[in-house]
Amino acid sequence: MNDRSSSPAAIEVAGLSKSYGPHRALDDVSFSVQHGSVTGFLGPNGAGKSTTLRMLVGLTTPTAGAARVLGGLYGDLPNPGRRVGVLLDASAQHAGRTGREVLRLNAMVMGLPLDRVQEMLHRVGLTPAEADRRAGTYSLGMRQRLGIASALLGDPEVLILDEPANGLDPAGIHWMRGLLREFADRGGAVLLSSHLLAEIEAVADDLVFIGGGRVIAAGSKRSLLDAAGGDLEDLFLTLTADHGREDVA
Ligand SMILES: Nc1ncnc2c1ncn2[C@@H]1O[C@H](COP(=O)(O)OP(=O)(O)OP(=O)(O)O)[C@@H](O)[C@H]1O
Repeated sequence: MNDRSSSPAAIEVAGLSKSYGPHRALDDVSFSVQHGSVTGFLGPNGAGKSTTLRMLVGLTTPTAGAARVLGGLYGDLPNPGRRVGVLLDASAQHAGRTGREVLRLNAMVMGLPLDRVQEMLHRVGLTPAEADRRAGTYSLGMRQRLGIASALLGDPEVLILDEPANGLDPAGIHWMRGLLREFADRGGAVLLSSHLLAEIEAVADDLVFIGGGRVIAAGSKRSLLDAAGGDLEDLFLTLTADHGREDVA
């Protein structure tokens, strides 16, 4: 296991708040993600996970606080894709381009050799025939695989992933678990939002729970689970009982 306590955090979220008119979507959220670890980011629908991740990559402006990656703002990184791999919305790829074209364009923007594209297609399990189909015809799982290929393309040190396993088949989920574990074991930092508790339990080192826009628990998975009798679903339901959506019984 890496010594994760002595080095500066890969991701530092400090006092992050966001208001949409009178609605406070995030309220003073702080947590960090260390190199060499996978942090599971958990919370009910509308808790503020995607808003936090979007702020980390400069797509949403905080009302207060800061979200830093590798010591600074994502937007200030000279070639961000070479440092930070991002998958926020697998359906955001240009629907009219083939998967291969999407990756080739990204590789050109990042100044990467084009043979990296084939390497990534192979890594995420998109066949040559699939790679030459338009992304608009992809299944959700194929779009996620393309998004993961895109995130990994620049050989980054940090991965920020919003629901990456959504739509993957069981073999795909198993594959992604191995990929994330290997990435972290090589020193990378992963911030992973997911509703798939079994997946988070299998792969995460640390957990951050968010509810109603606030951090309601954070720490090592082991310590949080030990304190809660060992069951992540019980822990999730207990922690978020007061933070569910009002229209859900
Ligand atoms: N552009 C926006 N304008 C107004 N409200 C917004 C906007 N974006 C997000 N919100 C609100 O902020 C809150 C947090 O939303 P967010 O998408 O971050 O939740 P989430 O935890 O990612 O939820 P889910 O698990 O459903 O994906 C919600 O109440 C949402 O309606």
